[in-house]
Amino acid sequence: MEQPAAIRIHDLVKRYAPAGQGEGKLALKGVSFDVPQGEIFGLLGPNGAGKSTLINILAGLVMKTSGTAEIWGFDIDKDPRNAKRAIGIVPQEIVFDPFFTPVEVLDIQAGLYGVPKAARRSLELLGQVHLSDKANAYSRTLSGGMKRRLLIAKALVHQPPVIVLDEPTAGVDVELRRQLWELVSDLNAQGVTVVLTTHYLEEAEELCDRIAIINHGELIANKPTRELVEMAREKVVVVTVDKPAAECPAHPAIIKCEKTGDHTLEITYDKDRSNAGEVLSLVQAMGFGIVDVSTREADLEDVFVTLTSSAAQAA
Ligand SMILES: Nc1ncnc2c1ncn2[C@@H]1O[C@H](COP(=O)(O)OP(=O)(O)OP(=O)(O)O)[C@@H](O)[C@H]1O
Repeated sequence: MEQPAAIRIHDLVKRYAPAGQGEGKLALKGVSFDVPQGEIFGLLGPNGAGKSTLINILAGLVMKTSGTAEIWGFDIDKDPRNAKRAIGIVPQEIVFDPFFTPVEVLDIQAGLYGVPKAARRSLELLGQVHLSDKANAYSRTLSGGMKRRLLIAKALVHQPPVIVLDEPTAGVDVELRRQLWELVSDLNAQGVTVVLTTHYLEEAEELCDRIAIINHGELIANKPTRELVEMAREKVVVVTVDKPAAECPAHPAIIKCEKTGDHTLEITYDKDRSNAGEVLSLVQAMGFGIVDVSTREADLEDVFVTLTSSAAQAA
């Protein structure tokens, strides 16, 4: 039998329509996608694209206008209890009472989910997020990074098969970001399906098996990360030549050529139609000697910019 998706969203529409203020804001315009079980799935999009709206619908915090959503096979309308039990949400903002200790925060959350005392794993969870030694400290004394890890533990108290992290590393320093990435990878290795939203393309490229991009409430890409990165057909070669570079070589595969210094040309070419060797031969054929060369592959950022700007042009 085919495995159900961890999350299945079909034709999801959300219109925020404040009373008496006309048509309101169409934040999701019929979004459909599946999050396969066992993956780390990245949801990317510029500010205001609709990511939080989508997550809040899954969390039961925002009412959708139309469409369907299932979590671990449970429809959020027909079976909201089971749908809710199948998902753990790690919000962007840090929300817990500063006067409770981490172990109390987790015990209370377990109580809210009806986890019987004997089945509570608060200390084990604190170990998982490397907070064992802070189990009995006041939450307000934790560092920002520790608080974020506690939020992740809190989302796991009912052992959901799916966890959603909304901008888990927004505003945190590089080292802490790495720690959080490791934690997310460990959870995934233990079988938890992870959905995360992020502004950091590097984060998505590093962590995610698959990436969906939403822009102005519409899904504009949903592909394995590798395929998405491969969509970047452009490659750049930066050539330093032995005399002032006055002109650029001409070739159908050359997309762009810029003089970036007296002796430097930055040549962008289509890697499906040419290669660095051919580009360099063209430069030599113009009478230049080559002093230095470096190349750069397009990355997810280039793809993201291309996709979101072409979607903006089409709109
Ligand atoms: N409660 C609300 N009432 C009216 N409009 C809203 C409400 N919440 C969000 N919106 C609008 O819906 C659109 C999508 O917002 P949303 O917060 O889902 O985007 P986002 O992709 O999560 O952005 P960000 O990365 O900034 O959090 C935006 O234009 C936003 O202004």
